Amino acid sequence: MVDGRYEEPQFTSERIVTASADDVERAAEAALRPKRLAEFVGQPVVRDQLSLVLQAAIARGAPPDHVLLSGPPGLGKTTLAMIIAGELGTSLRVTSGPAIQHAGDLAAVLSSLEEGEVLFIDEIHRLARPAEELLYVAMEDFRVDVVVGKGAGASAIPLALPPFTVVGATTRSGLLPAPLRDRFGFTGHLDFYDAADLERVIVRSAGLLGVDLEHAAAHEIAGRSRGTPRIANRLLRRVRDWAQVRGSGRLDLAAAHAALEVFEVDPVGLDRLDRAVLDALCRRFGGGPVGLSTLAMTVGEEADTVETVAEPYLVREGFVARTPRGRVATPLAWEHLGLAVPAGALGATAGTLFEDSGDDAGTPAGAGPLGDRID
Ligand SMILES: Nc1ncnc2c1ncn2[C@@H]1O[C@H](COP(=O)(O)OP(=O)(O)OP(=O)(O)O)[C@@H](O)[C@H]1O
Repeated sequence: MVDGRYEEPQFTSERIVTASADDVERAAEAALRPKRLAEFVGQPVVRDQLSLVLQAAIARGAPPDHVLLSGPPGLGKTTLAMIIAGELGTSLRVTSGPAIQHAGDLAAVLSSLEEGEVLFIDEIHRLARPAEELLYVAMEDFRVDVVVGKGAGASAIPLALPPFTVVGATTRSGLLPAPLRDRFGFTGHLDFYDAADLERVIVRSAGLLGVDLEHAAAHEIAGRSRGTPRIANRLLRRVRDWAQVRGSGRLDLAAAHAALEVFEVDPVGLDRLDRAVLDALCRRFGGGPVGLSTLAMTVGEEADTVETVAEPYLVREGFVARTPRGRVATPLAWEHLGLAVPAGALGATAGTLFEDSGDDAGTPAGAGPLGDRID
């Protein structure tokens, strides 16, 4: 924003507040993962239910039912899968939906499982259909049918598998076909963490990293972590960097403020892309409604990035509403940018807010969405 004018934003670096992680970050995360259920912070309902399921299985001396974990990225699904194997005293085999290209790949993994092992399938909603069908049978009957030969002469030889437990993780449980969902005896849904739990995650991680963290700094980082432990741990590492290079080494409130300013994470956890979306919506389009593709083009991003990376948090926190005619800034958005809330902001559409959206600025009401996908 220059002299009240709208300025095209430029995004050059990876987002610090994204909930996903690359391989390098996953390696950094490994040291911070809780190993036992008792160390897993928050999610009391899932933790309690899982504890019951695992204790009962241990007492029976048999593998527990298959477990499905659903919820947004970075909330602890992989961590829980590892904890399940740890609590059962068995090993964990890890694969993912996208890694399994053919049913044969899955058959190879399944037939190499040992009794009682836990097979973790991340992004299970992305399994190819033939692999999914093979998995139904394996989960229910502990059997894979190995196909020998081709065409009319092909035959299936059943291969018995030892009992094992599948732990599936998905960010999109709605995409799982019912027959697959039904094979899981226990489903745990992970919710975003509240600030108090995130603070506990941060204090725990600081202890493991061996850094001197002031309580007020933990509180500050927690408030900017978008309800997500992965983001909390990442922000903690950046504050540690700042304290080490530019501060005294101690992670106090001043270090947290200074570091998070350098990394452009504002007091409610919005980063540059989030603020650019709000800025475009309010200053350029008068608060909307504006279609997703127009909005994305304005901030110089792919529509998919705006929709899947920035928008869920902006909508969840009440900065943006999705209406049949497009995205609309709420009064909170105007206030967050330090702008006066215009009379009638959102008011004209407030009565018609619901989960739908147009994909073009100015799409006439009732003309219908033009290709927007709603999760
Ligand atoms: N409840 C928790 N207590 C402490 N640390 C946690 C908790 N949940 C997650 N973490 C930490 O957050 C990071 C991300 O967790 P994890 O990899 O399990 O998330 P995920 O849900 O599997 O994400 P994705 O869907 O991207 O695979 C890890 O470093 C983990 O240690």
